[in-house]
Amino acid sequence: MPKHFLMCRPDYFTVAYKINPWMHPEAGADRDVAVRQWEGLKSAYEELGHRVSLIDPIDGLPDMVFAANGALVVGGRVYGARFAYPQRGAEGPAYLRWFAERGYETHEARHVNEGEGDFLTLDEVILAGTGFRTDVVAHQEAQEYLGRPVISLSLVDPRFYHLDTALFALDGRNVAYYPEAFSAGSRAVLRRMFPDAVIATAEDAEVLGLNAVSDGTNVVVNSEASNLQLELKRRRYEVIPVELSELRKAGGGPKCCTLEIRGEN
Ligand SMILES: CN(C)C(=N)NCCC[C@H](N)C(=O)O
Repeated sequence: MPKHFLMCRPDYFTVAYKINPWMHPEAGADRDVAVRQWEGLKSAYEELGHRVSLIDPIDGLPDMVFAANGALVVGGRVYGARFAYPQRGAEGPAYLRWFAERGYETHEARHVNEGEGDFLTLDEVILAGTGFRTDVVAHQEAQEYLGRPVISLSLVDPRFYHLDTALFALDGRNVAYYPEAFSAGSRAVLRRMFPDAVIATAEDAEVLGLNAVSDGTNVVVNSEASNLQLELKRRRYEVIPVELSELRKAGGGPKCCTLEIRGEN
């Protein structure tokens, strides 16, 4: 099934502030390289037959390229993001406006949440991260608005500040994850829910290998995550490695650049 993704070209990308441990403003980042790498990701989706829509980037919002944080869209309903840090605050309304202008039903969130960065949608449930960005109360708010059960998971390592830095959906029923990013209780929940999960190594997690996008057959993954790629191939997934090293300087990977639009309006 082709998917529909929303992406934002990194025309204003830079590392201008530090709101996660990956960001080193003094080291800078090369915008041209970032754009080239991002184009490679977009092409990979299009070659797989997925549809990509674009939102215009806004000058002064260097992290807007990380579209996954802009909202959570399930069944054509859009639960808007409310960012934890003021540096990204204007992104939430910009993404919500994009959807409203296209006729989607939208909900302005009352609680801090960073969209698909912390909400991952499976067939029957939505997995939701908390600990660094998204307020656990937002899990309840999203559940009420979207009418899907939301399972809260606690993140404990600041390098893995969003759920999608530590876990991705292989399909609607199974996931890959890095256990050490989660509290003991959340690890037990994950073990119980996903006995057949792919367990990632520290090496894979440290190159944001878990920040991957799967359509159930093909997995678009950071090229440096070599153990993970081997395991995915062993399980008969088609692996599509992409190079996004420049965007990683802001703490993002393929999934961060990709907001899935589930269900059309
Ligand atoms: C995994 N996803 C969506 C992300 N992790 N997003 C990247 C956000 C990076 C940004 N500098 C920030 O710290 O918010």
